[in-house]
Amino acid sequence: MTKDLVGTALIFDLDGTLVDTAEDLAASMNHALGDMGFDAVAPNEVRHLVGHGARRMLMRGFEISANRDASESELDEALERFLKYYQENIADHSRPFEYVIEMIEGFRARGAVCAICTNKREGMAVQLMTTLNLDHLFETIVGADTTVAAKPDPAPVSLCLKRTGAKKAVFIGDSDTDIKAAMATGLPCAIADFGYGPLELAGEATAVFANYREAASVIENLLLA
Ligand SMILES: O=C(O)COP(=O)(O)O
Ligand SMILES: [Mg+2]
Repeated sequence: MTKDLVGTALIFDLDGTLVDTAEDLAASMNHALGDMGFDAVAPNEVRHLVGHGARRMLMRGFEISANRDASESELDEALERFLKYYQENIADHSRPFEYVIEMIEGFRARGAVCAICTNKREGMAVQLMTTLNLDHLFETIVGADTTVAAKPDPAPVSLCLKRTGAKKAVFIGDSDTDIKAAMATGLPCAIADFGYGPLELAGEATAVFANYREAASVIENLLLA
């Protein structure tokens, strides 16, 4: 295999892009809500609450369940209960999306490096990838608490670039937050339309793909351009 992609990087968002985590996130959120005496939120609704970190997801879940805003102390309690349960059940159902690992292995064989840039806390992201036995594929994992600000701020994306040492990179994500973060860093972005969204800015993305077989050629073209 020719190492024609040395000096390039693929920077992945995590939830909804690399791994389908919605079911475990929903179960953990509903566990916290249930413990506090509130109704569960339908897992399909929880998908769309992911992408801005656990606290924001719980805040929105609370609004749906209780039909009112959560107080700061209720949110603190929900977050504590959520994190405890999630840490113990982080990969009960979470699995990488179809063909993404094969795609990553193919790019790595050609000399590209991969990184994760997520709005999960760094510790949670590392735990998830380690539990799935996928951590060895990534040069670095940057979370919402790794740099001064979370996506859509460019800081975490810039840190991924710095740590990979790449001259050329593509950001791969599933939401407007990812599109904004990639644009703010000056990177092209390829967006998974099967992720958690929202995708109101899809028109600003460099490319939108429907599965990772399609994504592979889109990303290859962007890295070789
Ligand atoms: O909201 C989260 O917890 C993380 O979401 P992300 O991996 O899509 O950035
Ligand atoms: Mg995402």
